[in-house]
This record gives sequence, structure tokens and C-alpha cells, in this order.
Amino acid sequence: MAMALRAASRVLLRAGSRLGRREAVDGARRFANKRVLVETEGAAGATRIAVMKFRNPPVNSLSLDFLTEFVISLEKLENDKSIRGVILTSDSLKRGNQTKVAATEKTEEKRATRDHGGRLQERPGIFSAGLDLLEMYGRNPAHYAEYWKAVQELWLRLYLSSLTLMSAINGASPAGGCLLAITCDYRIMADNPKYTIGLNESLLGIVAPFWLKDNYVNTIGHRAAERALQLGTLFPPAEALKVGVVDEVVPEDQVHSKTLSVMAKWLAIPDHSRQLTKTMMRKATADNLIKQREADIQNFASFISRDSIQKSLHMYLEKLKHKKG
Ligand SMILES: CCCCCCCCCCCCC/C=C/C(=O)SCCNC(=O)CCNC(=O)[C@H](O)C(C)(C)COP(=O)(O)OP(=O)(O)OC[C@H]1O[C@@H](n2cnc3c(N)ncnc32)[C@H](O)[C@@H]1OP(=O)(O)O
Repeated sequence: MAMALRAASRVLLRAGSRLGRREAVDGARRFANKRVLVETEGAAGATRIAVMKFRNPPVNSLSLDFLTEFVISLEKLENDKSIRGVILTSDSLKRGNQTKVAATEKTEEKRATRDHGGRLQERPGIFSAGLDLLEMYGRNPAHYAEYWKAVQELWLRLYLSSLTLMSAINGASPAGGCLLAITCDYRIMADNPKYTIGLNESLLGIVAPFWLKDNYVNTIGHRAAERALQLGTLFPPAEALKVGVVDEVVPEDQVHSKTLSVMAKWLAIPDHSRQLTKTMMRKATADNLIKQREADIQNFASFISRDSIQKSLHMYLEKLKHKKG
């Protein structure tokens, strides 16, 4: 398993440097590639935590490029012995198809956009819109296989990470967005009813893979997962808390500070005992995928290539495109 992960990571690292994606390195405190910004907090020499900010506009979808850059960044953090905790969150996104508010306007208005009548329109934040539908639609089986391998890799890396992982969910988090969150050790969500979280695959005419289903069952229990998966339920914050998809809901402007303070409590636990406990809880679920990765890739490639599934995805994409009109 470790060898397989190391080999896959070497491939990803080679791909990353070939594409020249690393844009800026500022000592050990901040590094970025195009789609993931990593900032570290804490004094040099002491335990530090890192914040991984997604910035893949317009909706932080998990494109192949994003997945590659994410895994490279995570690996760098895993290899940095001063880092013990990582927070996953979204960088604030600005959508390209609306007029951006002038920088001179008040701070709260800067985060808004204007509608066609020129009125300020508050847009919901987005943690991640999940897997990139354009990676799963209209491509060939080889592409689907490559994409799915990268999705598996992301899940395995996160689910088995020895770091303490927390998600600061500052926006909508459907499907693959929820995947990112539920691999974490702790989830804190902004109290904004416009934000929802859950595995909504069934609404798209697709099915969550067994390992994501297992992760969901481990998080919210079998009965709740059975119902939520069939209905494709996207929970607003209060319901997400009630069912256990998230651990805490806090006012939007406190998500980051609250996550930092919970992280401090987790980091007070000795690493070795916490890590061994985490492995004990998660290994069997991860092993289920590890022992049949190749078969899972083939299943995905043939499932997603079906005419009926492509048709469902087409209809869903059209629905997204026309919902504004
Ligand atoms: C027999 C069994 C065998 C099983 C074998 C296994 C099979 C496995 C099958 C595969 C299962 C995989 C698991 C899938 C996981 C997923 O993650 S699928 C993706 C699910 N995501 C969604 O449903 C979210 C869709 N998006 C939205 O709801 C909204 O966009 C939003 C995130 C709430 C944001 O809304 P808003 O701010 O209003 O922005 P929009 O205008 O809607 O979007 C802006 C543009 O972005 C495009 N877009 C949105 N989401 C995605 C996406 N996920 N991928 C790619 N592109 C996306 C959207 O179309 C807009 O585009 P333009 O119109 O061109 O601007």
C-alpha cells in the first residue's frame, strides 16, 4: 500500500513539475500552485498547522488538474515534520460571468456581485461543487480511467492521512465536496442556510462508489446513509449537524477561528496514539478499495461510458446551465 502510494505520488510529482504549475514559494510559510494555496500558521520550529485553500473557479470542482495539485500539496505537508494539522477550506471565489463590484466599495459588498439590473446580489460561497462533471462527460474510457484513479488517490490520501485534518466548510459542498469533508477528522460548517452538504449523486443519475458510501456510513450511520444516499439529500447546516455530516455549525465569520481552536485541542493529543487510533478505525474501509482499485477503475469507466449515464449527465449539465435563465 505504502509503495503503491509512493509510486503514484512520484508520477503526480513528475506531472506537476513538467507542467510547471508551482507559481510561488515564500519560505516554508506559503506555497501555491495554480489551484491550491497553502498557508502555514505558527512559529518556525514549533508545531505548525497548514490551511489548504481551494481556488479553482468558478466552483472549485475537482478537475484532474486540481486533484493532481491537491495531492502534491498534501504530500509536501505530510513530509514536513513541523506540520501536524491541516485545514481544508475554500478560497473566496469570484465568478467570471457577473460584474465584479468595484474595489472601492465597502468590504461586505466586495464579496457580492451585481445582477443584470446593476443591483448587488449576494452569491452563495462554494466549498467545492464536487467532481468535475466535464471530466466525466463526453470523454473516452482512457480518460475516465485516468480521472477515476486520481479521484481514488485523493480519497485514499485524505482518508489515511496521518495528519489531523479538519474542514472549514465555507460554502456549498455537494457530492465530491462532501467527500473532501467526510475524509477529515472534524468538520465545521458556516451557519448559512444557502450552503448545503451531502452526497447527491442519485439526483444526477449516478451512484456513489462503494468506498465513498462506506465513508458516509462510518460518518452518519447505516440507516441515515441509506436514506440520504437514495434521496441524494443535500443538508442545510442545522440538518447536517443533526444527522452528523458535520460536527459543528458556527457563524460564518467564525469558521476559521473556531477551526483553529478545535485544532489546538486535537494537537494536544500525542501524535502516535492518535494516529494509531485513526488507522485502527479506518484501515479496513480503505483496504476494501486498495485491494480492488483496478476493478473499481474499470467499473467506473464502463459505468460512466454508458449511453444512459452520459444522457443523465448531459441533462444535469443543461439544467445547471439554464437554471439562471
Ligand atoms: C451499478 C453500479 C456501478 C457503480 C460503479 C461506480 C460508478 C461511480 C459513478 C460516479 C460517481 C461519482 C461520484 C460523483 C461525485 C460528484 O461529485 S458529481 C458532481 C456533483 N456536483 C453537483 O451536483 C454540484 C452541481 N453544481 C451546483 O449545484 C452549483 O453549481 C453550485 C455548486 C451550488 C454553485 O451554484 P452557483 O453559484 O449558482 O453557480 P452555477 O451557475 O450553478 O455554476 C457556475 C458554473 O460552474 C459549472 N459547474 C457547476 N458544478 C460543476 C461541476 N461539479 N463540474 C463542472 N462544472 C460545474 C456550471 O455548469 C456553471 O457553468 P456555466 O454555465 O458554464 O457558467
